[in-house]
Amino acid sequence: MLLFGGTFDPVHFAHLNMAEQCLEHFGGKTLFFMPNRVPAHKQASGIDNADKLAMLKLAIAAEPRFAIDERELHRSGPSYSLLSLQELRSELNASGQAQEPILFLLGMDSFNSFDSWYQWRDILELCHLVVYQRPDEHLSPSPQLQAYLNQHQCNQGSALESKQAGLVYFLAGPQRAVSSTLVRERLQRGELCEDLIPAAVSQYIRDKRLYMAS
Ligand SMILES: Nc1ncnc2c1ncn2[C@@H]1O[C@H](COP(=O)(O)OP(=O)(O)OP(=O)(O)O)[C@@H](O)[C@H]1O
Ligand SMILES: O=C(O)c1ccc[n+]([C@@H]2O[C@H](COP(=O)([O-])O)[C@@H](O)[C@H]2O)c1
Repeated sequence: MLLFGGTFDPVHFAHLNMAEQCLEHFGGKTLFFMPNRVPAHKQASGIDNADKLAMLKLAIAAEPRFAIDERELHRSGPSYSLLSLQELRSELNASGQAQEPILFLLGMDSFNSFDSWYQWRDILELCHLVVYQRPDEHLSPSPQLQAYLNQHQCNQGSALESKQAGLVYFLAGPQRAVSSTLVRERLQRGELCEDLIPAAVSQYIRDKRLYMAS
């Protein structure tokens, strides 16, 4: 299964682009966006999670292969990926899909700090990582993450199908210089963001007056 965890505050074109590239590359049936409720490593902007979810739904509406996994929105406490992956793995086991690999999509900046995630080594017992390039972000792992990479990086996407978890694959594709921070900053200045986010999301933000200076 293809899983894309994020804060999505708000979702933007770079998220949609990397999700699309991941689906195309791995020929998956469905890619699940998994929005977090309490980001483990960054300050939340204060947006209501119901709005975050509504924007995500609007952004993916046109792509039937995109879906949303809402589990982190229903859990209190920090949205540790480990907890979600443990649940997903149990669900796959219970439905007779014990051998199914989980591919967790993340950007290069997230990967560079991956060894600061809660029990990161345990995460890699549960899923593979698919790392997407991000403009101006180069691979810069700590020595311990580099050591993991030396053992577990794979250069063939097809290898990820041969085991359930534990490999790291760098997925190349078109990059987009967009961040949620940039979107929020521009909205605060009262600027339009239709080059950065889908029109329906932009309309929702306008209607609900989100991210605007008070
Ligand atoms: N432009 C991008 N290129 C590649 N990966 C990206 C890009 N934007 C976000 N990602 C990745 O998508 C995942 C979810 O990102 P997130 O929702 O935090 O968006 P963000 O734009 O990084 O947000 P913020 O600016 O608020 O930090 C992360 O793994 C992040 O690395
Ligand atoms: O589990 C952790 O400790 C952890 C630390 C940092 C990030 N994550 C997850 O990584 C994904 C991308 O994070 P972010 O902050 O870039 O949106 C998202 O699903 C986060 O919940 C998870």
